Amino acid sequence: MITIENLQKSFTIHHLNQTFPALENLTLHVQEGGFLGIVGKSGSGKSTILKSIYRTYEPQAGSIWYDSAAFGEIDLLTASLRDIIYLRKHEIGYVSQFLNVMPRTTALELVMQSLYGVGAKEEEALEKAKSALRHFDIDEKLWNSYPNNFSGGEKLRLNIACAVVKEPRLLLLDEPTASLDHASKIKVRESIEKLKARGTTLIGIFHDLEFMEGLCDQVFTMTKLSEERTAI
Ligand SMILES: Nc1ncnc2c1ncn2[C@@H]1O[C@H](COP(=O)(O)OP(=O)(O)OP(=O)(O)O)[C@@H](O)[C@H]1O
Repeated sequence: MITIENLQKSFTIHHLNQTFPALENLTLHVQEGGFLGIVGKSGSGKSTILKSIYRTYEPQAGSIWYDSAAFGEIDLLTASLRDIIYLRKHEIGYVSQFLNVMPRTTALELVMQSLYGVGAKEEEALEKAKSALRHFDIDEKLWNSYPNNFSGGEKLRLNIACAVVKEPRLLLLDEPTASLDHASKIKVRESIEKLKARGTTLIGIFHDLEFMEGLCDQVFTMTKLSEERTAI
C-alpha cells in the first residue's frame, strides 16, 4: 500500500543559517491492510515521516509510492496538489494530537463536514456524526459548541472521530492516545480494531507501547541521526 524509498528531509533554520537532517535514506514498506507502528526517541523523525506522507512536509529526495484507489500507484512526493487534496478528502486520514479548529463550526458540524467530504447526504452525516461523538464519549452538551475551548482529551477524541467516520483506506496516527485517560484509550483502540478489520492500512506513532501490543503487525524503530543535531 505504501513503499517509501530513500526518503530525505532536512530543515533549514534560517536565523541560524544552518540545515539539519531529519530523515536520511529512509526506506520502509507497509502492505495493504497492515498496521505499522513507529517508535523511537523524541526528535528522531517519526512525525516527519507521517507529515511527508500527508504532504504537510516536502522531502528533498526519495519517493513515497501509494497504491491509490482513484489514481493507482502514485508518488505522493510529486503528485499534484489537486491529487493530494483529493486523497486527503477521500483516501488518507491524519490524526495528530492537535485539532484543526474551524472558526464558528461546532463539534457536530465538524464531524458532519468530514462525512460530506466523502459524499454523505445530510441525514446520513447527522446520524453517523452523532454515533461517532457518542462512541468517543463527547458529552452531548458539547455537540453544539465550538471546540476551541474543549479540553485536550476532548479535542483529541473529536479529531479521531472526524478521521475515523470517513473510513479512510490509509490512516496516519501521530500519537493519537497522548493525553487520553484509560477509558478513552480503549475507545480509540476499538475504533482502530474496527478499521483494521475492514481493511484500512494504518501507520501509527505511539509512546504507549502497551497500547500498540497486539495491534501492530510490524514495528519500525527510528534511530536518531545523531545524539547531537549536526548541521549539514
Ligand atoms: N517544521 C520544522 N522546522 C524545523 N525543524 C523541524 C521541523 N519539524 C521537525 N523538525 C526537526 O526535525 C527533527 C525530527 O522531528 P520530528 O517531529 O519528526 O521527531 P519525532 O520523532 O516525531 O519527535 P517526538 O517524538 O518528540 O514528537 C527534530 O530535530 C525536529 O526539531
